[in-house]
Amino acid sequence: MQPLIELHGVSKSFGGLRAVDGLTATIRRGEVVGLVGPNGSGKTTALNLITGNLTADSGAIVFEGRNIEREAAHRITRAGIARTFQLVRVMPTMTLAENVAVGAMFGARPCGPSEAEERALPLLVRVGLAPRAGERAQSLTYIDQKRLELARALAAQPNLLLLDEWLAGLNPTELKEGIALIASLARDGLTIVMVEHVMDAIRALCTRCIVMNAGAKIAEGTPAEALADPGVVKAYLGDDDDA
Ligand SMILES: Nc1ncnc2c1ncn2[C@@H]1O[C@H](COP(=O)(O)OP(=O)(O)OP(=O)(O)O)[C@@H](O)[C@H]1O
Repeated sequence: MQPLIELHGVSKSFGGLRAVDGLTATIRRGEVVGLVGPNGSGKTTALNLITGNLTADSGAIVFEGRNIEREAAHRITRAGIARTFQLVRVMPTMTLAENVAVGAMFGARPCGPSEAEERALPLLVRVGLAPRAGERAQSLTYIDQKRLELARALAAQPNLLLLDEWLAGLNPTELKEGIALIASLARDGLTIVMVEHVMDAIRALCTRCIVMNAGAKIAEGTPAEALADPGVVKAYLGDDDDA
């Protein structure tokens, strides 16, 4: 499989804190990769560097053969990378259909508002929100706002979808539905990187897993391999000497 995106020695500091520390990783087309690690290990910062929400201090990010580490976020979206946020960011006073249409208007195949709303409807069906297409986003529960955000990301017609704890906070039934939805996107051939603490979801969905700790990659492999790595177990649990 060809690389879709490559990170080469990417670093980002906040004051004295090295949030991402020389991260090197390759994501190939069609993979579903889990980006995992303890709280504060740099996962969201890594996503923010890929999407241009933050700019790396050093290192290179190559998407479909093109360097994007200095590109503005809107250009990266247009290049084919879409995301959801850990803390959802829907437009509360706009309808669900309008929220999703915005994704289509500013995505990889931009279009006008009426075509964008047409493109929005099948995506609302896909995430189970079609009956509420005309309601304002502010009327949704938090979980449904997450679904809406996913539909908006898909409306951008990305080649790479980044999910930041999209499954967090779901009840067992919702989790099952959420996993099935991500699996169906993967079956369609979408390349997905998911930051996730729900390890059952990582095991169910991911072909590969990258584990971060203190800003650096500490393990990589199938979920079974990576999560059993002694360094990973230690990063999550601490070792006896820390007690
Ligand atoms: N804008 C910022 N300004 C200052 N420090 C930040 C900023 N964003 C993140 N950090 C710090 O960088 C480190 C990495 O944060 P990040 O959110 O990337 O971790 P994470 O692995 O996604 O954590 P979690 O699993 O809890 O979401 C943390 O110590 C965090 O406090």
